[in-house]
Amino acid sequence: MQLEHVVASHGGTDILRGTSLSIERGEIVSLIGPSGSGKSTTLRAAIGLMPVSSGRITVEGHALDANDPESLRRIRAGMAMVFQHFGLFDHMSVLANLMLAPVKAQGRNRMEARDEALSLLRTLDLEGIGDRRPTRLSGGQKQRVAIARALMLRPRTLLLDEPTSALDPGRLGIVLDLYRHLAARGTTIIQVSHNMEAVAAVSDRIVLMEAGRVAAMACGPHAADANEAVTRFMRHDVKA
Ligand SMILES: Nc1ncnc2c1ncn2[C@@H]1O[C@H](COP(=O)(O)OP(=O)(O)OP(=O)(O)O)[C@@H](O)[C@H]1O
Repeated sequence: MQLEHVVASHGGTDILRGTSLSIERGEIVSLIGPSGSGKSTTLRAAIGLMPVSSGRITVEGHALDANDPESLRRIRAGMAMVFQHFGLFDHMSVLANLMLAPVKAQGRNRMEARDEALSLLRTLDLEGIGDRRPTRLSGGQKQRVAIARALMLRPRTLLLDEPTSALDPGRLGIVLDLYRHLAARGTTIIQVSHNMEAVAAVSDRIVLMEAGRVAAMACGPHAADANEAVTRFMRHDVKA
């Protein structure tokens, strides 16, 4: 995925002010930075939820045009996003949440989708909750259901907005292992995170955003060439 000089605005205020970023297939990239620096907006722009006023976003060679339904359909066919507040359908069971898009939108076989959903729930240590409504789950369970729902789409690109904020250390380990496993098989993962432990554990690249732009990048926090600005941010030394 490529973002080239992307500008995006809300009510006349530029939120993204020339964001440029190139992400390779199978890469795990973490967007970090102060609150309000434009991390979530970058994800939203990448999936066409935030129109871009100038610049260009390209996914798998196709230019994204948020005003063109065909462009959106093509690009979203290979993507899934986990939202900060999960966006689960509370009036449906967990299994129905997981099966909805694969069966209704992708036309997948119902029994196959059900088996895949049950297997994902097991992987994410959620066995036995398939019949429950999301309202009867803990925050960490909801978050893992939201991740499972995104994975049911078999995305080539996974966009994750604070995907580990509600997880205890054990479940965090399970989820991070899953990200590594997916990336090793070619899934591109872009996560926004304030959890520096999760960032440090999985990122191929860490991107520091400041005031709607990429301010610095580092290839893993332990890399010898880790960019000074990212290192400083991780020591809580960069302000908005
Ligand atoms: N729907 C909206 N309407 C108006 N302004 C918005 C809207 N969404 C975001 N913004 C503004 O855009 C800026 C960037 O928001 P964004 O959510 O991308 O930041 P962020 O870096 O993800 O922050 P956080 O770490 O707190 O989630 C903020 O100043 C925010 O107030």
